[in-house]
Amino acid sequence: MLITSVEEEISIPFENGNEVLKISDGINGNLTIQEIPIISALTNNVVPENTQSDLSELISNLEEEIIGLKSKQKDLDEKRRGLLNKILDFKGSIRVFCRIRPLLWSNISKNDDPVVVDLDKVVVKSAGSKKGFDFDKVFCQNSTQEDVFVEVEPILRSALDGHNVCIFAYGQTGTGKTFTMDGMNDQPGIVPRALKELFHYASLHSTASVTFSMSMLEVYMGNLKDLLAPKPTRRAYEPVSRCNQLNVQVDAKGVVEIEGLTEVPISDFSKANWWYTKGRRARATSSTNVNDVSSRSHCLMRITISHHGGAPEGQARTSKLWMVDLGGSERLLKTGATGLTLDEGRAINLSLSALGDVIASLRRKRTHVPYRNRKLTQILRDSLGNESKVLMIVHISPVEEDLGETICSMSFAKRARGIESNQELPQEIKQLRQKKIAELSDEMREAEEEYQKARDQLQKAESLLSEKKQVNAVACDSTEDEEKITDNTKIDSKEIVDTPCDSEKPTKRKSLPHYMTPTAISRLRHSASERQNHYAARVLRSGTRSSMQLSASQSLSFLEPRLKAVLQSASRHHPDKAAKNVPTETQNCNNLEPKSASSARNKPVTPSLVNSKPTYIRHRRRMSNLI
Ligand SMILES: Nc1ncnc2c1ncn2[C@@H]1O[C@H](COP(=O)(O)OP(=O)(O)OP(=O)(O)O)[C@@H](O)[C@H]1O
Repeated sequence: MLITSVEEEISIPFENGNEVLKISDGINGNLTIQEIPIISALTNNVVPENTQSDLSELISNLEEEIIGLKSKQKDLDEKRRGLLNKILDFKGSIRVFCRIRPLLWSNISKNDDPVVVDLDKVVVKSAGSKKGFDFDKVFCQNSTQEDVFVEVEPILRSALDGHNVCIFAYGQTGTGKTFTMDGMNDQPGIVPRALKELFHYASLHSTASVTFSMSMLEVYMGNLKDLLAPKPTRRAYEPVSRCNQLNVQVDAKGVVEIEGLTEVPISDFSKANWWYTKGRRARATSSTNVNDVSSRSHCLMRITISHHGGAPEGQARTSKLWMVDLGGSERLLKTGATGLTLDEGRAINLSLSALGDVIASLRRKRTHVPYRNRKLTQILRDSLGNESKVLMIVHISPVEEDLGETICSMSFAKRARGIESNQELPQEIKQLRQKKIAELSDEMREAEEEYQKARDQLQKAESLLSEKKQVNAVACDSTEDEEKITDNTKIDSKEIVDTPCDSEKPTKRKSLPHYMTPTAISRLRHSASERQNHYAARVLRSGTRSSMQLSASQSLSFLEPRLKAVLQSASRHHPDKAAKNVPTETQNCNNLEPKSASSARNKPVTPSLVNSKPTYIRHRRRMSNLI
């Protein structure tokens, strides 16, 4: 072993003379990550007991911190839910919005004045008179899909919080119901945005695991069609069946189930979007097969949200989110249709009227709610009353020639809101309510921000914990290995000293010539390299650079005293050489007198044992002794 300077550098020549490890003293802190695995191979077979106990303490502290953060997250989430619920209660669990479609190129030349927006009021001018309709929110012609979604978002959260939710698009044909719900590729509507948001939101709020499944159906002339069902195999002579056998069932708890309806699990947004596109196509296909009926059917999409956390084992709490593109409401009035078209129009109007009756009854808190009147209201029964939230977006056209239908839609909205225009709340109460809502919204935002902070802290603590656990596991393995190696080393060094020189006990070595048997240092190197590989594999498995850095810093933290001690030990055994920095005289082991193992250990080490074999053993033993 060549010691140039205690403070500078140590060179450890290996058996083949090629692998010379230069370790800077560590005082200057100039060890690099690349050096660490080698250093670890030399040094990490023992972690100081105090370091290990520190590590264990740190791990238990982190575990405690994680428990605390999780419970903080839970509390904050509950607080946020409570606040959201209060806000929605203030706003009303049944809300009615109005969206005015912009003028289309086909009616650009027409008069666009009959509909005027005044805050949350739509004023309709007809035959020289004005009539105002109040809404919870009005979206004017230049409102974007984003503007609409911002107002829809809280109700989605409510669905994630466990409430049943219904979002309806209502209005005359061509007023933009499908545009609002589906949108276009560059202007996605509520459904694709909601799907994205659900997955995003569920990923952020990981306190309870949430899974989603999707169903889509169409209500046509009072019959149901499963839009996600596999294509039926049909013989050529069989007529195309528009509707499947779906039965609406209500259990004792009032939960509605549609027997036979396809329900697909959706694990991410792309899968959800795939099924959604498939459902829409099925609807579109049926419209071409059966003579353009899409606008005269109701298209319903149901997302079932299952909350697995918190509930007793095996019982997931479920909530339903319905997004409904209702059939156009004008055909009967406008076209004076006959035959099938008349029947379709009648069916739509009847079910829309039934929906209006149900919503109005709920709004007025009537004891009897007429759910059973139509298939549409039967299906939505458990998602319209009690703790459910309802959002109706009424679509109107800005064109004068559609004024008749516009007034019809407004009347429907007014009925759904359950408040007569002249009985609207006084302005002061409205303002007070707005103020309260704003306060609650601020409080909710704060709770949400705190939740996000706690979530970030939790993520950091969890990743740190996993790193520390890995380091601890490696350290524990290494300590066990070191114990084994220390035992082996004792035997090996005894063999090195005794075996070749002990002419009375050569029996075990007889089968192989001496130069073919593994030397102690090669065995040690093999074992060290195995540990190094094992360690490297662990680090790689952990997949984090920081864990490597952590190991590095750990190695560094106890490397310096070790090396110093080794050097001190070496200078104790080689006082002359250490002082003069002169290599010892080369001696051949065979030339040595047979010695006992203990005397061999005490003897000054010479480079004759392939320059450093005993030194290496001694070096390692000294380091472990130090620790
Ligand atoms: N807010 C809007 N901005 C831009 N274009 C719109 C908007 N609303 C509707 N449109 C356009 O108006 C046309 C009719 O809209 P849409 O098909 O959504 O109406 P609809 O009420 O769903 O009709 P139907 O009842 O027949 O299904 C479409 O070309 C659509 O792109």
